[in-house]
Amino acid sequence: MASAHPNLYSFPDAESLAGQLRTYVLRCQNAALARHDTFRVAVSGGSLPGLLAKALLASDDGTPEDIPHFSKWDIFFADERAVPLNHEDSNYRLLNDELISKIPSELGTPVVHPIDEKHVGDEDPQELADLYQEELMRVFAGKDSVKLPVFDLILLGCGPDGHTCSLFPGHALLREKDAWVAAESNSPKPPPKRITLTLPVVTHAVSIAFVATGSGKQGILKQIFDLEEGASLPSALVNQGAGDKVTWFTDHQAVDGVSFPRRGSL
Ligand SMILES: O=C(O)[C@H](O)[C@@H](O)[C@H](O)[C@H](O)COP(=O)(O)O
Repeated sequence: MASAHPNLYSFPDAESLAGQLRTYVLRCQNAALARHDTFRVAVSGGSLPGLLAKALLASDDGTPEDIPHFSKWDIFFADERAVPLNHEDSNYRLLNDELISKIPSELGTPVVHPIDEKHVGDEDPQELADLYQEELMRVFAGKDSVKLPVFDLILLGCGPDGHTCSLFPGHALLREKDAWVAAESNSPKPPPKRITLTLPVVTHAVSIAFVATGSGKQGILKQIFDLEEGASLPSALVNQGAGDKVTWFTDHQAVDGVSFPRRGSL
């Protein structure tokens, strides 16, 4: 368990949040490129792809640090629904519609790693999860044996029940120790069949960011940051496991009533 605290930021509106999210993601990108000339990132669904697109498709400030080098990006899904890639519930489709398809050609093209569509109709999503884990192993481990992949950045949302990725409160998946990718057959948020990165993979990343906005998140952020009763929620477990590697991007509405100290700029 990490002893340091997560970083909590709150902003007045989506514009200022997107601007700071851009700065943060590009810092993570630049550090990763300096380390290993590639940027391996995992992205969730929900409201995140829209805000990420707002952040990354904005004009740059003219400095070399402020340029997304998408040709060096490997993009994975922190969780994905077991549906075809062109289905309206697909996180791949969402990210593609919001961001990937709109990247200007001069910024390069990322390598995107979707789920294997052939298995989305399976009764049990386990094979889908296993195949996605194999894809991660191919990229992160190659011929070596690696206990856990090290993402440069994992971008997460937080549901009103405290879930993150497709890790839901009280589900046995929260205790998974070995698998990198797991199957969820009974998601309380539709659609029910999904795959998800596991908690050890999320907390092992170099950096982890949550984006949570709107008054609908007030109660749950209070529980996650201030209250003992929120300690077992999946998003709180990420805070506990990864400490100051975690940064929360929220708006003022979402953290209204939260006492945990927060800052207004990176
Ligand atoms: O595919 C999914 O369902 C998501 O990855 C999920 O974990 C999402 O991030 C949260 O539910 C928050 O969603 P919002 O940002 O839309 O509230």
